[in-house]
Amino acid sequence: MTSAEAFMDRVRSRDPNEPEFHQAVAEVVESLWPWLHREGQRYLDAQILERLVEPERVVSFRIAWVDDAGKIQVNRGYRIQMNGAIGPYKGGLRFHPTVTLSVLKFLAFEQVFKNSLTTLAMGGGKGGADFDPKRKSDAEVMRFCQSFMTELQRHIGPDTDVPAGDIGVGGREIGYMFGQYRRLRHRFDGVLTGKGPEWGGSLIRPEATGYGAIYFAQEMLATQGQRIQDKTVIISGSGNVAQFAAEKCIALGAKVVTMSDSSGFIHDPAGIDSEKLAWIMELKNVRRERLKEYAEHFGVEYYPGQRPWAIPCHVAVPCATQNELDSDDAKQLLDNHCMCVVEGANMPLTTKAVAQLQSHKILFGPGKAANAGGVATSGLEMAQNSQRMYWSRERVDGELHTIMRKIHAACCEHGQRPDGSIDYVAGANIAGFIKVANAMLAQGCL
Ligand SMILES: NC(=O)C1=CN([C@@H]2O[C@H](COP(=O)(O)OP(=O)(O)OC[C@H]3O[C@@H](n4cnc5c(N)ncnc54)[C@H](O)[C@@H]3O)[C@@H](O)[C@H]2O)C=CC1
Ligand SMILES: O=C(O)CCC(=O)C(=O)O
Repeated sequence: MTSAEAFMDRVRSRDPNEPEFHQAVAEVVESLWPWLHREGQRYLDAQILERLVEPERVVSFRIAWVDDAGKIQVNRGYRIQMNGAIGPYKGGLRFHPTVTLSVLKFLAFEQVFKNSLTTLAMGGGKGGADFDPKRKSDAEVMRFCQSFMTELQRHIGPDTDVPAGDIGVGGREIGYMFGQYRRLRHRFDGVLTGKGPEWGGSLIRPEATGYGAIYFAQEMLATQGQRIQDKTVIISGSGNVAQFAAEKCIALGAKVVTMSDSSGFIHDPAGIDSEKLAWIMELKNVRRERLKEYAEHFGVEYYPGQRPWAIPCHVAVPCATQNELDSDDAKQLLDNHCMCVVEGANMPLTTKAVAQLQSHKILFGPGKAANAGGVATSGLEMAQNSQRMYWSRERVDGELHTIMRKIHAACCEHGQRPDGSIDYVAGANIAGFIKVANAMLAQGCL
């Protein structure tokens, strides 16, 4: 292929209706292309990029289930087994009405690089369904999960493909799916991660993505002699990643002033402290209600239909969903002298927003590096399952912290600009690529 543009034209023309996938691939190709032509002729000769953008396998299936009114509902489920060169496919399941093949392919593609960065032996995969868990009863969620797993179980296994949670899939859903797998296969396997601690789950897995993102932010800030302590932090989302990113910020002495859900955001200038965060966790994880209630309960401002990026901050941590921060938002962050943006979510910044932050050389941690702590700790859960052992909180948190430091170091090694600053996007893409590409070279033409 003669140019990155020609490569992308081919990707777009093969699957024209997959904008999110194109976006994720373009970001990687843009930073890899010059490096490949400088130092990677062997990868070009072996068509590694061409193979990386083609999933090894895509499974799509019907999920029929009965709602509380006795009516049959039909959803569409998927599992993308993107690349298994360095280990069993690994990546979350997303249950959300916006799930499409394009969204899951983008997530699976990102996952290949992210899992490689963790230093652990995990290939990349992703799956999910266009099911909306909002306003569904527990019994409906259970019947849906059982139907989903009835098909998925034939494609996964502890040494084949190990799914976990993502948007709309937390401990409750993992439990229902694990139960159905066990019933159908008559085996107690480490086939899912994010399990409960009483039945094979790892301590710290629920916390790991959010904690890991803040550990990564600490490393980035340290390169400029800064600490997160006393910094004002704005966070979007109020789900798994957002909650534990907030918890770690608070523990480290930062002030978290915003959180959001798909209806709007709250701004608490005094800071969301541990008690207020516990209230949010109960609201979101137990009562499953809207964040607006926080504003009413604590007497702070609620901004319906808006995102928090105009609130002045030192550090911004988008933790909700893809493309939730656009170029206007990026400009606003820059105008407000934000010094660090760290992606808790997958691809939360649009392409233009990334380009804007990169051109100003502020600290920008891309999701495939910054939010890799979740899947890394899933890898630690797999290790514990294989050993039939449970590790302590301190041990798992220590391993997570070490992994995040190593990912940061890998980004610095491969992403240093001539002026000494770090391009974390290029660093993460190149470091993630090398391990997978070498494994593909070693394994021949597959
Ligand atoms: N759970 C995990 O371990 C990991 C999750 N991620 C990514 O982090 C992000 C959040 O995932 P989780 O916290 O696990 O999910 P979750 O389901 O626990 O929370 C999702 C949050 O995003 C908000 N949200 C969802 N769609 C939205 C939309 N269209 N507009 C505004 N807000 C929206 C929800 O209101 C909720 O607060 C996703 O991008 C996910 O792919 C990345 C790495 C690991
Ligand atoms: O822990 C896992 O396997 C899933 C994590 C995930 O989906 C992600 O990193 O985006």
